[in-house]
Amino acid sequence: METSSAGAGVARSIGRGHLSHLPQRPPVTLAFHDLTYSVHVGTGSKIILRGIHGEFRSGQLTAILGPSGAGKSTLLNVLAGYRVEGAGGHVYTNGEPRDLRQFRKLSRYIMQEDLLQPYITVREAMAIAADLKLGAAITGREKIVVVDEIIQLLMLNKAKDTTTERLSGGERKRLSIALELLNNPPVIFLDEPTTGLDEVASSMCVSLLKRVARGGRTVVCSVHTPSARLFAHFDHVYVVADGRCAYHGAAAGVVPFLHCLHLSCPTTHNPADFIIDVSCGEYGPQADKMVAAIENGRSHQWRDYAVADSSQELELEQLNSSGVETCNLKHGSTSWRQFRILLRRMMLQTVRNKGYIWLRVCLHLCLGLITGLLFQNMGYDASKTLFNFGFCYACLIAMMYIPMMPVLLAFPREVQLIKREYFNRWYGLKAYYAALVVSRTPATIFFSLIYLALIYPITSQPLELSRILMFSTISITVALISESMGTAISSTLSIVNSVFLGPVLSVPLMLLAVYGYGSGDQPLPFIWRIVRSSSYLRYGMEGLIAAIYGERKEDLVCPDDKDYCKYKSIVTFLRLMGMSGVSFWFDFGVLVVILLLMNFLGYYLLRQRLSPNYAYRSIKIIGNYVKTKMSMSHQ
Ligand SMILES: Nc1ncnc2c1ncn2[C@@H]1O[C@H](COP(=O)(O)OP(=O)(O)OP(=O)(O)O)[C@@H](O)[C@H]1O
Repeated sequence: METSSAGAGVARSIGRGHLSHLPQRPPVTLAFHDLTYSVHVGTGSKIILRGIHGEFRSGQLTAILGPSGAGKSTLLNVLAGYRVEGAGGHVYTNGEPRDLRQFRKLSRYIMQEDLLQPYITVREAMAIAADLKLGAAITGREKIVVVDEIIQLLMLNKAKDTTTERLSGGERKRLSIALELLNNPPVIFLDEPTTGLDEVASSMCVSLLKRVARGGRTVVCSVHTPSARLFAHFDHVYVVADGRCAYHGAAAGVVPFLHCLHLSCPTTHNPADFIIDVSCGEYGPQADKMVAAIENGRSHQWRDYAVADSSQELELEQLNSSGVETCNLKHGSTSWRQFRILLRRMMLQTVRNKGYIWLRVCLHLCLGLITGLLFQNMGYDASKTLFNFGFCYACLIAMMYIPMMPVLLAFPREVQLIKREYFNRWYGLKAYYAALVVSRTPATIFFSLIYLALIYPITSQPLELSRILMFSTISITVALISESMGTAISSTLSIVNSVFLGPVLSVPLMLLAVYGYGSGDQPLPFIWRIVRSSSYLRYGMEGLIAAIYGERKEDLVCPDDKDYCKYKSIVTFLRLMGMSGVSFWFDFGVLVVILLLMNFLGYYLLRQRLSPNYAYRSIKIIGNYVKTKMSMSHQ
């Protein structure tokens, strides 16, 4: 009872917020006819949505209800344009056939997982989103007002200086909504916005959504078993049962609708629970009757069953005035501006993640010391020339694994985050990717230098500035390529698969890097030379050898206790290894080209992950088919 009144209080206070500076948007009513959705399962297909009809109006808060697995999220995904492959039927916006590209610019989809950028505060997250979404359309001062108003409206005032990872579940949800409200989208989809929230927080969330809808927006959310009080908040309820529409109309119409079908909802029962129980067969096979009575969503009989009371109507706030211009719904800011804002956000996140910075510093120091001590003073020792060759190889392996592994672990999660922001049109992918590459390069260079600063002098490599620079340049370029390779791998795969594939792919690269050395002047067969040249570590290896031995005429020092040092002459050593012709500039040039190609590959794969083209989709379908075949043959 107490909870209930607290919730009501919260709900009332939400209605007082005021939004004055949001850009004007046209109201959009969304209708769908004969909507179907099916997926390929094994050799057949599974139908999830079965020719349903419906209409979601502007100014109304719609709840999609139904038993688990009925198809609520699928309906939301198809309507939002998040799932396109396998969907059929007709969708209309304001009575016109929907142009999906245009619609995506008008709508926002708030997914169930509240994925938020870490290490920034609520206010910073809002300010960055405002910069990205509102661009130069309004002044900085107006942006501050917009941000403050939305923070106020969503009751995030107390948490505005809290970093996102410290927010409570309800605050995270409200921040997710706030971020998407910034450019006043006419259509908002939310997948289970109340899941994980208690009664008060759920009430606050739904009241807020109602307020948002009252501003002239079309707000559609899927909800899991709402309480009776929460249920009453919805203007429109759409019940899905086994991919069909079992009811659509006013929340107040649910009980009379069921009564017409001779199903009486007990007075103590929550109508939402009751209709879900009925539609999932708890009261016998009633779902077919419900679908027939509502004509699979075609009937609008219960739509205006109870007129909203006048006090609520007074709350209507015409944020979306009629006669709004056909607004330019491209990205809010230019690509250059997006790049700058994203770069600032990424840099801020990098420097705030202090624990991770210290961990990387310590890791590089430890590994640098270990490698240095293992190969101590071997740089000039003629009896250890081969070991020094091994030192270069060890250095390359460190430069490959250390930058790649963190990316394999962290980037798949980042992709989930980008998915939400990219789908909701915060920025373009080119700006994002460029900012990503630019933001992490200084850190990679810094950490690599820590490692190199230890190993180079401890192993007594030639202390000539040009050689130090060459050695560092090659090592850092290899580190940057490895990082980009990690990004390319993890942009399409899950964490588990990325962490598996990254090291597995590295093994042939490592083997090819040294394959054929020691064969003297005898050239390898052509095919092997081609295969060998596919490993960027090969060029790294040659580059490092060129840095420390290239154009060095003097001999190495044979220790007094040794009678004979086979590899005393550097020229002879290089000839025996088959590396007489190595050129630093050639290897460096090839590494730079590989770095650029690897970044293009990463960008391309990420783009395909976020908006796959036809070829990529076909590959995926074939892959899934092969996977299903393989799992069937194992059974
Ligand atoms: N890609 C897919 N492959 C196979 N089956 C799928 C796929 N996507 C959805 N389904 C199935 O479609 C049905 C509807 O899924 P959906 O996620 O829309 O249900 P829901 O009503 O949102 O359920 P819940 O309330 O439990 O989240 C489920 O049975 C689900 O297993």
